[in-house]
Amino acid sequence: MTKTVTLSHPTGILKGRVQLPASKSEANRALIIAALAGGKSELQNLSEANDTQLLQRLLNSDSDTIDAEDAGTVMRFLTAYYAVTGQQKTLTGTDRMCQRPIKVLVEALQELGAGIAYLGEEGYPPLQISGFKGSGKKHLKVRSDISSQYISALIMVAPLLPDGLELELDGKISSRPYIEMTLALMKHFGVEASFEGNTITVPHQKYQPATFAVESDWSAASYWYSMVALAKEADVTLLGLREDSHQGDKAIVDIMRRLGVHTEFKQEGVRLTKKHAEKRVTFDFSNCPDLAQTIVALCAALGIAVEMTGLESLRIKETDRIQALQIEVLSMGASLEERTPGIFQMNPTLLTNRELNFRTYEDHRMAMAFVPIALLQPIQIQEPHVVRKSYPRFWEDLEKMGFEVTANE
Ligand SMILES: O=C(O)C1=C[C@@H](OP(=O)(O)O)[C@@H](O)[C@H](O)C1
Ligand SMILES: C=C(OP(=O)(O)O)C(=O)O
Repeated sequence: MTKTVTLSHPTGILKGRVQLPASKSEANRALIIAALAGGKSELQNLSEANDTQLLQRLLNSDSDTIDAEDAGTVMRFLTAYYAVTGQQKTLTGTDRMCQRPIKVLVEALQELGAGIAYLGEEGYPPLQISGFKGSGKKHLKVRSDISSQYISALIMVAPLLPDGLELELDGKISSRPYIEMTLALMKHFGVEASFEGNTITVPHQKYQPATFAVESDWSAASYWYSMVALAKEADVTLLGLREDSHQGDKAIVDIMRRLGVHTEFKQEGVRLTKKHAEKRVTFDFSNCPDLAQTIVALCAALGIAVEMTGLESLRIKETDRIQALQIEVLSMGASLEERTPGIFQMNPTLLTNRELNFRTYEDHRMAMAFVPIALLQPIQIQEPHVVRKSYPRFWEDLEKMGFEVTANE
């Protein structure tokens, strides 16, 4: 397999239309809910992302051992799905997945009556799931400051519980838009729930099969926004994005308004053009953690100082993203420091034709976030296959937009 790609863009001018991949977050909720609904739902524009293809395969698998690979939503959503539907499964994943915590979800499901045991270290996959004997409990309090995926997993299966579920969220609610996306999809499949204060209430109900069309992925869009910000000239249309999106990463529109990209919503998607960028910016990524890497890499390249909060969850994703970013921006001569707990400062540098060869840490977003820098100078990206998790056609789309992508063996 190719170990690195060399990337450059001969003109620095970006013009054209990009067909983005579909959102893996929406697709994976739709797949779980359609499975719980039974009957025949029609899911349109399912993502070609590995995370989605994998979940689709696993939901049709009768194997006793299920490998969620490196897909957080697959691991968390299937844990709740198998537990509450009373299936006996061994659920595992990559080495990294077995370092990503799952205790909050497992303890909540155990309280509801699920049989779940840890096969390795307590609090982490792999898990042995072995049946469900309802505990009659309907009120649960769960921590909401680690991962919203635990909350999404619980509320998606909640309509099946005999008395439904009242879920009290304890602490800061991180990645909140993903919880709201889950509620919106549940509603689309006929289930009513409420989210008032810090409590989500889901009565016992039946999902109804439905037709659902997955929107293009706003997280994937962020890399194109970053390219527009760095291009000499740009007029790029990203197809299939909507102004009334369920995806919290639509926040990229407001973030990039400050970093030099104007967005115009059109029938077919968004049209991006260049505008003036600010010189110092502050962002809170609590609601959109997957955008942080895009912004750090862009600001490092643009020479914009950025102060950031809401990065806590980055340490437990595909890699420790804070550490990975610190190493990679340092290779550009920039620095990323936690000045006081929770507050990060990125001090940029002006690129002076250093040789840039970015490591990707088995993390699709580490690859895609640094690619836009190729508009300024040739760069190398290691382990380019990592993009398959969310955006398998990324390299082809770059070529269509005038990048030279050369694979090095
Ligand atoms: O529910 C989802 O689809 C996701 C929730 C977020 O995770 P956390 O809730 O762990 O921050 C996000 O980072 C991830 O890419 C997808
Ligand atoms: C964190 C991510 O995914 P997951 O948690 O679903 O593995 C991501 O896609 O950036």
